[in-house]
Amino acid sequence: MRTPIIAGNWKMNKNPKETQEFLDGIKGKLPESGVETIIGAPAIDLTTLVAGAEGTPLKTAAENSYFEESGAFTGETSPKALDEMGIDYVIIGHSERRQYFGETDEDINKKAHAILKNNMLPIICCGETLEQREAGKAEEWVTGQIENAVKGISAADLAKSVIAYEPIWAIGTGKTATADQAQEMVHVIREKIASLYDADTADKVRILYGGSVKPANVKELMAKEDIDGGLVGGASMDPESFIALATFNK
Ligand SMILES: O=C(CO)COP(=O)(O)O
Repeated sequence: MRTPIIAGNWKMNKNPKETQEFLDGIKGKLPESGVETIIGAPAIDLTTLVAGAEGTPLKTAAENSYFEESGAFTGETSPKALDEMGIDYVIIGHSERRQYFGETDEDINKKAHAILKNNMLPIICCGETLEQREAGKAEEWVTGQIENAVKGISAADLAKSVIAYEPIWAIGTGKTATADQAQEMVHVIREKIASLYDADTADKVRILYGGSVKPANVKELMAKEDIDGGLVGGASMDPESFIALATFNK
């Protein structure tokens, strides 16, 4: 049984004070079991986030980390330091990082290894553009991204990791992939994992859908067999909305 995940990705939004306000707003309202809740926040908010999540069911995620643990890499964030401060997950390969910061499949693979080595779990993002989808190339593209991202990762590590399918055309556009479209690609990703690893690993890895997930559509998406949760941008920033997402099964 795969435990569902509702993960927020705040992107470059909220400062430490606003992070604390959010934490105050969700206090005591997240499910204790049955659904895993995660907030991914900007690096500058992580100290506040970790302190507020302590003793609650909320898990924490960084939105990026470098693949080296220390050294002359001005402006980067060390995965070792993230682990030491108590971070649980790191989002990697988000389409915004690929598009605006030139993150390559090779970087993402190196980051995945560094994150696992430092006792955290990667949330590996993948997704196609509208152009690729319309050209019938979406599956080939997305499975290629996944194959590159997981190179050299053991089955045991991958089984604990998280994959997020986020079609670029559905991010922040209000245009959700239909639940059927999302299920179809998430299923293709699971089959790819089965072919790269084995059926057991494919059965264990949790695969999320992201792209305009909100309280109004979360139930329908979560009802799909292969979809294990949501990676949520806009609708994760308001406490009420995040609680509504986290309690989709109530
Ligand atoms: O990019 C996303 C999450 O990582 C999705 O963002 P929205 O939920 O705002 O569409």
